[in-house]
Amino acid sequence: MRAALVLAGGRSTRFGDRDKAVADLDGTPMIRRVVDRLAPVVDEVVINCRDDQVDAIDDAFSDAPFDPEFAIDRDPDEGPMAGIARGLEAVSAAYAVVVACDMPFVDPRVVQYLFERAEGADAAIPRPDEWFQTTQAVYRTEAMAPACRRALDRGDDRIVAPLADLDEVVVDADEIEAVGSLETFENVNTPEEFETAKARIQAE
Ligand SMILES: Nc1nc2c(ncn2[C@@H]2O[C@H](COP(=O)(O)OP(=O)(O)OP(=O)(O)O)[C@@H](O)[C@H]2O)c(=O)[nH]1
Ligand SMILES: [Mg+2]
Repeated sequence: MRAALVLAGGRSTRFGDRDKAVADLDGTPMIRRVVDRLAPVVDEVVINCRDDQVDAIDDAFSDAPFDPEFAIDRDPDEGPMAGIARGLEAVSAAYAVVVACDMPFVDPRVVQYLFERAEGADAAIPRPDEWFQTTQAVYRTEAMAPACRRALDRGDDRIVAPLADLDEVVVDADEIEAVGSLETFENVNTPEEFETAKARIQAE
């Protein structure tokens, strides 16, 4: 069993006064596009967000063939890694791909490959350049959730903090490009980046 955990509990401060998760990307709310791209390679979808976001996000799935499950932050604004912990605690599958809601070009072929690479390990984490792509990575649910909790308990909310407790596989750019596109990691933070993404989708 495989799950997708989509992270949406941020405040979109660089985006402006709207929640980027549900911003209209050429007719489709961004989070819906992300989930639609992941759906073919997973059995379960969990969305992590704040309580005040649920109605708008649920609306984005009103005509979807399934109902996503919500894992609502108990305390908001504790950072993305706290959101991963909360979300993974709601996941039933043994492995979950964690994807930020602002990655509209997430490539299902890459995600499928990450699931394969994670088998037998605690995680498969892409590192296409000097940075770990922790918000587009596959984790073993029962390893990552407690690793996040331990890091939070010791006051370390850095998104890479749980990795210290994991036996992870690191996936480089060549491996990603062999199965899909590095565009999978593009993320939308500003209105300008959103317009660029929209133009690219219109040209698809
Ligand atoms: N649960 C939870 N998720 C978060 C939090 N902060 C960010 N995220 C999520 O983590 C992912 C990456 O974060 P950013 O790209 O910085 O998004 P953001 O925090 O909404 O945007 P900025 O305010 O512009 O930084 C996004 O999917 C966010 O929804 C948080 O405090 N709690
Ligand atoms: Mg981002």
